[in-house]
Amino acid sequence: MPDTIDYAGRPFDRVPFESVLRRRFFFTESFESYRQASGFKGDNRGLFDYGPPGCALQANIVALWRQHFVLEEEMLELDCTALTPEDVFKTSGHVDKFADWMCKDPVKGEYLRADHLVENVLEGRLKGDKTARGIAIKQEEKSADAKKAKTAVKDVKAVKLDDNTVREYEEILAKIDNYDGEALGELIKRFDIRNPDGNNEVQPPIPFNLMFKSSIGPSAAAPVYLRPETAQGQFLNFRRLLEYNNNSMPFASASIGKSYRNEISPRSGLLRVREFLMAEIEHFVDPLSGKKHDRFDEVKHIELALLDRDTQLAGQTGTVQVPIGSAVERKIVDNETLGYFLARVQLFLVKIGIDIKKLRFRQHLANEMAHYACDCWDAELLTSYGWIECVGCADRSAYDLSVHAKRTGEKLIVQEQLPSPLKVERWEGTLEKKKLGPRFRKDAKFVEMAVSELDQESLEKQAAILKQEGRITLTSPVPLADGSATLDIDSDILTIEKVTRIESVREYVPNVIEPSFGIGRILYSLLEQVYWHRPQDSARGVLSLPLPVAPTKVLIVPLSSNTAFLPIVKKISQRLRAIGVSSRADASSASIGKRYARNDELGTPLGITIDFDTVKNGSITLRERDGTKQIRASEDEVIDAVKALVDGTEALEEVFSRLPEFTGQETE
Ligand SMILES: Nc1ncnc2c1ncn2[C@@H]1O[C@H](COP(=O)(O)OP(=O)(O)OP(=O)(O)O)[C@@H](O)[C@H]1O
Repeated sequence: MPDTIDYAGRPFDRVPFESVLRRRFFFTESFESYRQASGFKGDNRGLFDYGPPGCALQANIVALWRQHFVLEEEMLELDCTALTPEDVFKTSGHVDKFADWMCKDPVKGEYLRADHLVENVLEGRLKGDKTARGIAIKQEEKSADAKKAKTAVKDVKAVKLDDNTVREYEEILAKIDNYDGEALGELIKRFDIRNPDGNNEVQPPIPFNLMFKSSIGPSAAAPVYLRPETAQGQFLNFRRLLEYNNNSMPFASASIGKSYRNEISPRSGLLRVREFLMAEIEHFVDPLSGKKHDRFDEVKHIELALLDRDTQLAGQTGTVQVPIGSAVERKIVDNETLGYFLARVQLFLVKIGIDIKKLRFRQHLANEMAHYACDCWDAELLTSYGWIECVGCADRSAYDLSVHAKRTGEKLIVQEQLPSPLKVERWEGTLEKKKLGPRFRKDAKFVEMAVSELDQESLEKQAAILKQEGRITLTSPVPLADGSATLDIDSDILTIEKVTRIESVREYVPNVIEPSFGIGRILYSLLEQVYWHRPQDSARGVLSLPLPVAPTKVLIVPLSSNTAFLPIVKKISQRLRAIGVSSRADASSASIGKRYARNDELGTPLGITIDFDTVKNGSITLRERDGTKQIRASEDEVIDAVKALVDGTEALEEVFSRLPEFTGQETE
């Protein structure tokens, strides 16, 4: 795991950072009091409530996301339900395949995610090796948590490994996401990996489906799942979206909403939770267009730090800095549309305050990819927990639209007018409707569906069987009333022939490129990356959140509780409200220094002070959070400057060099 440094370039310390987040109520564990109450049998791990600054920060990130993607790219926004019938997720493959591998510790009854278990134990052994070789343990391991840090260091047995083992462990860790259950089981056996908590042997990995199951209605007969991603609602509305877009391609839909995953062992605070906010884009594109993007030229010069598949398979983790144009040209990134979104994701993350040096794009290994994806790159952010996937950019090909169309019979396709008519030869199956109904009754519609699902290759094959045997057997798309799944169809009902048609319309299933953002992971990683403390006092934390995302933009501080200041505080708040700038007045009895320190921890970028000179001549001071520099000017000038800063029309340095610096004391 790489060392992390804070915003000021010093080693990052998670203890005071977490204490700031708790103290200032950015977020807290849900149902905490119940967890501590005697007799509570629930499990509240991986569930979090956001407090006022956390909510405001999240709302600002989401607002910028909508502006950067939905508005800038004219995406079609949707808000679909989280409750989803089981049938939808059976079709999409989630019921069978949306699973992680887990191992049970039979002695403690504890369940562990198999890849995380292997990762933790091997990383622990490498740390032990470093200790034995006298190499300093990294800062984040020393300071993870006051109590845990001691155990962590104590638990690391100073055992020297031979050089080959070190190399082997490092290679396994570089491609840990590529192992399936069987391979993880072999690693666990081969390296005698046990539950670090109690040192018990664990059982072989088994798959665990991550979806929460429930049922709709009092009869409980209709099973549903809470969605683990917002994507399916977007696919199922494709036909309406295309119509809304005047049948014009390509286009993208977008959705912001909660998703739910029953993580095996939630950990690392907001980074792995069971309920989280997602923002997802589904960009629909013609597969024959080479997945070109007409705005690719605007981004092709942007350099990204890329860690490709081959590098990881070679056991390495170093990135290369490549302009996205050249990465697509060299086929490191498969196509322009995927490349376009990687660059736009980087621009967004930097806009909200992510340090570009702590951002990389990592390509998925073959086994790591979700069942629906054919290529995938993750935007990963460096935190004290290591590199964390915050945005997944997957090429889902035509998978989802095809499977839903097959299951429902709804045509999830694009019809494109051809410039001139084309003569095409095609196999076609025709059913004798008059005989179909009486013979198949309720199952007739399944016969129609089964025949319509046959592609050209299957039609040709079935035509030969029909000719030879006078009957074909197809599998019904859904189980039949008698529990069977086979449909015997005779040649008096079905004919399959090769026909020649003149076509003036081309039909195709679009491919989908999907950037998928976990807002909570981005929010947490951002907070870590902008945290630092004043050099003179490690207890005085600062969150250097950029103005556009800061929960509150301006702090208004009257020098004391003198009633002369009250109307001025009211007037300034009103003026800021009128220009759409969020502010908070702090008229508490704490010293000015304390009140500023409190707001540094909340990430408030600007502070206005009102003192007796304000009463006399109407001047006020404006303080900037990071450098604590102050200027003094008239109320109008300061309000105008705040507006320019919030609108982004003037930079901080410009404002603070243009207006007179204030180095004195506020007048009491
Ligand atoms: N349990 C979770 N808690 C918080 N955010 C999550 C969680 N699972 C996924 N996300 C977010 O949703 C985004 C898209 O989900 P995706 O399915 O690509 O994640 P994933 O590959 O399953 O993540 P991981 O491998 O870390 O479990 C991720 O990039 C991440 O930001």
